[in-house]
Amino acid sequence: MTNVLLSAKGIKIRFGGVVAADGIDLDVLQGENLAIIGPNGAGKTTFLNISTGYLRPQAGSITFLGQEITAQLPRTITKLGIARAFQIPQLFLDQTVMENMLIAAASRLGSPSGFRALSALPELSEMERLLDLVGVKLYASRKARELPEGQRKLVDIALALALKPRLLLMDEPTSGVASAEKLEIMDILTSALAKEKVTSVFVEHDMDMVERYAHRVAVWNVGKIQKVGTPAEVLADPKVREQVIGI
Ligand SMILES: Nc1ncnc2c1ncn2[C@@H]1O[C@H](COP(=O)(O)OP(=O)(O)OP(=O)(O)O)[C@@H](O)[C@H]1O
Repeated sequence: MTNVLLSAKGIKIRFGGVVAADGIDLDVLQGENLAIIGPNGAGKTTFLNISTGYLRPQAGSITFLGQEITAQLPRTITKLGIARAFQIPQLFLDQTVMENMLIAAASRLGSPSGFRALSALPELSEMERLLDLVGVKLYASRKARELPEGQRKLVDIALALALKPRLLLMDEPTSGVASAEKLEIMDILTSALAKEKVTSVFVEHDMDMVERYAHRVAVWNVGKIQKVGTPAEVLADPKVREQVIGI
């Protein structure tokens, strides 16, 4: 299939007696926002860790744009086009927002003289464009620690976009954010992804977010994928409702 961006086949990993992946098969399609849902400990984050090279599976393989990435180092996988945003934004809190962006750009470009050398280059205007895209350009010269949580999440997304990914993997993009702000962040996030033509996979516990923002949903349960489908299909499934959502 030509529209498959990332393809996982037969992924297995166990930690002692805990089976965190037990034969995971999943295709992520170009341009989609795929939500991963499932109970605590089902293996959702483990899948993201394997896809980014932070964990090596004991069996199975992952290809990205047809290329084997299973045994690659995290930085190699980032260079190939997979970025990650975390539940807790990974910002340098004592650097300004723009400095954080330039550090990300420097890591993408492998700049030997560090991020300060980039501040005079066209890279600066590109980083401004990305901050503008997620609505946080006005904070560019503020230290990251001065920003409220919701704005830090948006900066974290801009940082991930600074790596110029084809695929962005996210662990609960709106966790820790007040409900009223969640929709705003997800609106900004999904429109930025669409504009930049970035595919996404996001772990989510809030079914309202899944229903509104996912094109497809994969349901994890005890290291296996229980079901894949549209949000409507998945959320209407009695087994998923009982075993995964708990209603
Ligand atoms: N590096 C590790 N070493 C040992 N056990 C691990 C490791 N990573 C994950 N596990 C275990 O594997 C299981 C799956 O963990 P994982 O974090 O992938 O679940 P999850 O579905 O993301 O859960 P949550 O929704 O709570 O974040 C858990 O029992 C966890 O304790």
